[in-house]
Amino acid sequence: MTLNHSNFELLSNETAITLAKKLGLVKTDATLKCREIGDGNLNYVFHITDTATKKGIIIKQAVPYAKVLGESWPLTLKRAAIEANALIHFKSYCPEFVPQVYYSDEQLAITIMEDLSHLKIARTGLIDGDKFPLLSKHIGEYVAKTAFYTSDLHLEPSAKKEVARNFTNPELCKITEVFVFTDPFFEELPGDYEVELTDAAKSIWNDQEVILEVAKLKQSFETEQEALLHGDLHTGSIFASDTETKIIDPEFAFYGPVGFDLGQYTANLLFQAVTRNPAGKEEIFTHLQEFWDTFEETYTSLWNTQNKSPFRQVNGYLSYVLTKFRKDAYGFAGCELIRRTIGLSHVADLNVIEDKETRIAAKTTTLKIGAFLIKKREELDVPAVIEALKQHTLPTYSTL
Ligand SMILES: Nc1ncnc2c1ncn2[C@@H]1O[C@H](COP(=O)(O)OP(=O)(O)O)[C@@H](O)[C@H]1O
Ligand SMILES: CSC[C@H]1O[C@H](OP(=O)(O)O)[C@H](O)[C@@H]1O
Repeated sequence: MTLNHSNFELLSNETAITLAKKLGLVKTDATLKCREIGDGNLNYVFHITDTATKKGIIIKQAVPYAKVLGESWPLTLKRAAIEANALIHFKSYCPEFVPQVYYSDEQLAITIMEDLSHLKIARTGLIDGDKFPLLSKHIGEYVAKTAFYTSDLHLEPSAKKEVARNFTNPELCKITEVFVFTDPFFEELPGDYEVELTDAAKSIWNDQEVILEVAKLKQSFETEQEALLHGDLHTGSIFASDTETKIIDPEFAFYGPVGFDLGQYTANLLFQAVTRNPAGKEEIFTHLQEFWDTFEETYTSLWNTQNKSPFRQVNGYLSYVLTKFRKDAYGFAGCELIRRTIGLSHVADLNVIEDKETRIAAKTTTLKIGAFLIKKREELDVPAVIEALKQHTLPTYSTL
């Protein structure tokens, strides 16, 4: 369906409050404050709070272009409906890990949802040294459940295809195809890196083995329809505390290879593993192990109890599936490490390092680890990745 942009109007703090009142989501006689708090690349986020009760709601609004790139990169407003539908879908499988959607409007491109301001964005928390003891177990459980319940193992194949049709998301997938899988791997295509990283970047561009493996990974992203993915599962898309975890921002949701969600989260933990001092690294290694253990345990348990495939008990089938997820995941993680280092969309984990020499050393490491994961993905597990990280990391650390 094509959306009619003539009905679209970007909210202001004032019109956001008016809308919330009109929808009965806040008391009409309350004293309300509204602030635009969006710090992501694509959308606006309005935070409305009742000054007496301190209770809040969030209104997220898409604009007909990518906010960070401006009107030169038109982008479908349909992403707001995809996000709202994905939140509702994922919440049905993992209620504890997904915010409540109160209202959505496809023409206005808005999603009104639960205010999670009592939590902290996981990326910010990890940079600050927060421990988030349950975070990676929760994410492992979330990925296992969403991957299993939306796959052909649980849904009737025709029902799955219908869901997949509703989550066809070509424009957002294109962003990933360009920003994650293409531009960072060719010298002549757009990129963003410090001049001191040129040699390290060239060693990626000139490594034909890396380029061939990235071509295969991109093909897998473009063609496989294993499960409904979040599609952008980095630590900036996760709210956390010591006890709670909520996954937000699934506007990139589509049917794709499960390893993509696994790999995005893995890579974003690895940014921390690279930049931290030895004690801090150990905390991240624990996160990595807990993430993968919980994912595999939860997926295995779902397989054993709820798998509708007639092949479910065939010896070696589960192990084949888990091994495929793992190989894909490390390859995708490698692409994410490289694109966040020399591509157009960076991560604070690396960019907050003030000392230039330390920052360049950290970025050189993420490029090397990225290439390593892409090339060696068939042979890896968490201990092997930790070992590689210890060998490749240059001995300079951020202040943590
Ligand atoms: N439900 C929420 N509760 C509180 N803050 C939120 C919520 N959703 C988004 N935010 C804030 O808005 C920021 C941007 O949201 P996000 O969904 O990541 O936007 P984008 O799609 O532009 O990346 C988040 O980093 C967070 O600070
Ligand atoms: C021009 S979009 C680049 C980048 O931004 C998205 O992240 P987010 O919406 O969470 O800020 C996504 O990772 C895209 O690849």
